[in-house]
Amino acid sequence: MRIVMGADHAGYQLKERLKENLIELGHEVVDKGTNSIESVDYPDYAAEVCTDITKNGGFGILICGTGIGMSITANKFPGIRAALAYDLYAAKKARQHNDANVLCLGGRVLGPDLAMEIVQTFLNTSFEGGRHLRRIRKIEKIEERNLNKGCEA
Ligand SMILES: O=C(CO)[C@H](O)[C@H](O)[C@H](O)COP(=O)(O)O
Repeated sequence: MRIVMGADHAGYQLKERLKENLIELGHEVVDKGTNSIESVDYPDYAAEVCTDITKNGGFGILICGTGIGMSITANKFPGIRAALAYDLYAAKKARQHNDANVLCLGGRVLGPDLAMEIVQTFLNTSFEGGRHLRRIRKIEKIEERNLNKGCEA
């Protein structure tokens, strides 16, 4: 799978660890930074990752201290459905019910082993469609409506 990763300073170490594991598993990983623990701003990395997967496809993984800032930012991008997951159940439902294309993680919340299990659950779970697709369509309509409003303003 093509996986685009991004993190701020609080997610950097977890990103490195997950990246190594994902490459070992044979995934194509695109790393949008950051590349150290020097303080940076998470919206810059969320924007890089979301722009890339919107253009080129694949899944995104975004990591900050809690994952909250990353998820708030990622969900501003049309077509992005970003899910914050701290456990396997949320990771599974994010794919089955929400067809999430970005997973947000908290580098200050999760240990690396649980984080990797969450990532694998997310990547290995398919969207169920059916009633869930109807709800995704409604999200898309809301997005469209808000984009059009933005143009009029
Ligand atoms: O956005 C966040 C909280 O929702 C992230 O956890 C950031 O990583 C965090 O705010 C960074 O905090 P710091 O005090 O600047 O290291």
